Amino acid sequence: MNNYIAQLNESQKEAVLHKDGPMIIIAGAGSGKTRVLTYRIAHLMQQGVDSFNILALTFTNKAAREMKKRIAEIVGQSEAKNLWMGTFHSVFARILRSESEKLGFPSNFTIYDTQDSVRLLSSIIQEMSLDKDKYKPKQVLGRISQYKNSLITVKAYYTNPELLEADRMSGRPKMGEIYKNYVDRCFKAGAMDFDDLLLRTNELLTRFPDVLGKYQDRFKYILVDEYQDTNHSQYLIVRALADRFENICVVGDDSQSIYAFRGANIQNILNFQRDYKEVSIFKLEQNYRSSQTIVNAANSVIENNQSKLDKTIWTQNDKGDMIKIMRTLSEGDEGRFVASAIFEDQMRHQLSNDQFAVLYRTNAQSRAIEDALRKKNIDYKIFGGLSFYQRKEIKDTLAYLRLILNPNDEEALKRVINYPARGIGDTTMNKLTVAANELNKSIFEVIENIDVVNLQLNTGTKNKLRDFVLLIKSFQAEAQTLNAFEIAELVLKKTKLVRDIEKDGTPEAISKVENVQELLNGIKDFIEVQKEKEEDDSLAVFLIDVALATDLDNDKDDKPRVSLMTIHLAKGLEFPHVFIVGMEENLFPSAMSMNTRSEVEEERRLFYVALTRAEKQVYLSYAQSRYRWGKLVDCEPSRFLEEIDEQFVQQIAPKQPQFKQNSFIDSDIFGETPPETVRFKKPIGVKRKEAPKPIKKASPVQGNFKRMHQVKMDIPEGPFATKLKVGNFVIHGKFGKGEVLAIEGNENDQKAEIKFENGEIKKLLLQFAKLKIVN
Ligand SMILES: Nc1ncnc2c1ncn2[C@@H]1O[C@H](COP(=O)(O)OP(=O)(O)OP(=O)(O)O)[C@@H](O)[C@H]1O
Ligand SMILES: [Mg+2]
Repeated sequence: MNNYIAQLNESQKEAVLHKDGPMIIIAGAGSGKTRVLTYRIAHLMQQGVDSFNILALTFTNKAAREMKKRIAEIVGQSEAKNLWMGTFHSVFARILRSESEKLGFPSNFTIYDTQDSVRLLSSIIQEMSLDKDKYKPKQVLGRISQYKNSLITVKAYYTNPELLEADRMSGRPKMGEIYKNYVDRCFKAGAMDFDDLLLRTNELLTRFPDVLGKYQDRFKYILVDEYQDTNHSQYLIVRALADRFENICVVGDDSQSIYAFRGANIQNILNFQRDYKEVSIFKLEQNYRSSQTIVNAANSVIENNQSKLDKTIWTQNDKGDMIKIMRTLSEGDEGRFVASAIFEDQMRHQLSNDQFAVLYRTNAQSRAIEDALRKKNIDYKIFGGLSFYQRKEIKDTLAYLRLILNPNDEEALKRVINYPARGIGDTTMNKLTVAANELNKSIFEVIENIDVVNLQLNTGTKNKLRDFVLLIKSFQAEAQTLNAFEIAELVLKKTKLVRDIEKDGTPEAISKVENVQELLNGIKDFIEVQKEKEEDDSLAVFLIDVALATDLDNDKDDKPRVSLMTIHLAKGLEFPHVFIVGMEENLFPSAMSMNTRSEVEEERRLFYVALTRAEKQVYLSYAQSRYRWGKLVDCEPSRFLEEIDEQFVQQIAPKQPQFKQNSFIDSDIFGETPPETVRFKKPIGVKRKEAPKPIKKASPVQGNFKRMHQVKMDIPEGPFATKLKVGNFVIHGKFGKGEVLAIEGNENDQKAEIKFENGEIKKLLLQFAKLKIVN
């Protein structure tokens, strides 16, 4: 044990030592919120609280692991063992595993990841013969996710005229039916999607008071990190669980709330003081992470937000280097700039790759950065791409494992019933799906009864189906005695899956086989770790972990690498040197989020998060032109660049003023002393409208629904007007709101056929129509 209290300042100490009762710590970035939470847990344990009675909810699995490690260092490994720590999803997935039968789900329920959900929705939309352009599976899933996170069940949906109207207006009158089918199909398949993990937990705690009582008793102390990004569903779970003892400690920063688009509700912070009578409020103001320059620059940016709580951060750290702003010609140049700057910094200061992070607004931006880093042989790791577990060969293998535990898992079955090929084609699958829907059985159950269900299949097909069921059943029998690793090995051998991959003979095939091998290693690792921790090492637990794993969790590789990720993913993390790329209007702030003040404020908070990840140095870059939507567009520097107080920034320029595209000279990006120290200037002649205030204040619960069909006025013209697509909703000055049914003609005489709210259909010449897109 070490003297951890000595590692805290006075305000932090107060929060850590505070007695029982509800408490909230609201503080700016890098002020030690996460440290306080961690030490508070250690302290509680030292005061005799049983680790079994503590629940800590973090934003990532990785954060939970790090916290647990730190606590173990203070109180000892065996003491820390029983702590419940993890993300909302992982903690409640585990609870549901022991309670799901009460809700009619098998205990080995499957967790559908986004890919599974999208596939299921695709088939439902197809079975309902709906237009896939109107009902885009991903968008439909997003909408369902919003319902679920606001606790709107299918029944509640149908009794909510506002929602019905909103979906009707947005041209998706069948949303309710899709939602119902989706929920039914998941239920029949014994599957929960990500949002169900929260929704069903809420259901469990509401419908079964004894279960609620059990967990209320168990979790005498509840602590939540990044509270500003909890959604309504999460909020209710925490509230219910904390209701008995009210020993709830939440930490957050309203200035870092960046998930409103996914239903997070900044109100939860404000409500906290309303929900609990005697709340102790703590503020931390000293930042330990960043240089003075970075802290002050971040403060100057967030100043521009109207809606924020009153708090500041300051630091005793060194003044540090100025924030450097770099203008580049194109995204290619931007990539080269980043790679060269990293290279130079490394040469000058002997820094390793892992001291650097490149942050961007959208995943697509990584490509140019990756290309440039590869050219310079700088190792990097990209977070947020296709995670290991989402690769096809891995998903195929996992699908077999999922079926062993839960043969009703429809998505897993569809994935592998004919892979490797066994002659079970689409026609057969369609017949099976229809029969399953009619009989209200799973596809697997239909196949099990293939002799009694009259499906008009020939004997050959029936035999193939029977063989498949037998194969899965034989695995199930073996699973009684084999562990997760052995069963996975057996599956690979019997299904000849690896052989099927190898058949291809390409280099990709080799890497796919390696991936499958890596999966086996992963399972082996998992078993060992669980054994060591004396925790459940069953296949079921492995599959829960896998379903909820993100590639942020997967940092086994010990080679130091530059981290590449979106700003959203970087929340809570820190790096000595941070590049924030793509500082351009319509990219950051995003074109999708510039229509209301609250949207721009969320983008600004995102920028605040980005800046405050850095310890020593921030580089900001923007390109003068960039390929977007397949077209080269001129870019305007981001408004956020101007918002940084000028005393903290320095524009750096390439040494060769006239360098051409693709002729970038690596070692000469900027000299020892930057060529000039100038205030970033907005290009002359560019005018920008400040986003107006939202028209209507959204209610906390249904904020997002309102937002979806809320009229957004004053959208700047430009890429919007030319990007008009069929299915878009638009506002016309005279005719009001309408939906684009068709677009014809090109360039100057392009016309759109629009159906307006009053039922009239009009054909308008786009050049003059002054339409504003609203979705
Ligand atoms: N009293 C302290 N003395 C020294 N270092 C500290 C102290 N408090 C926090 N730190 C360090 O400062 C950094 C930021 O702390 P931490 O991550 O806990 O802040 P945070 O408020 O959670 O930040 P964020 O808002 O980004 O989540 C960490 O490296 C942490 O170890
Ligand atoms: Mg933190």
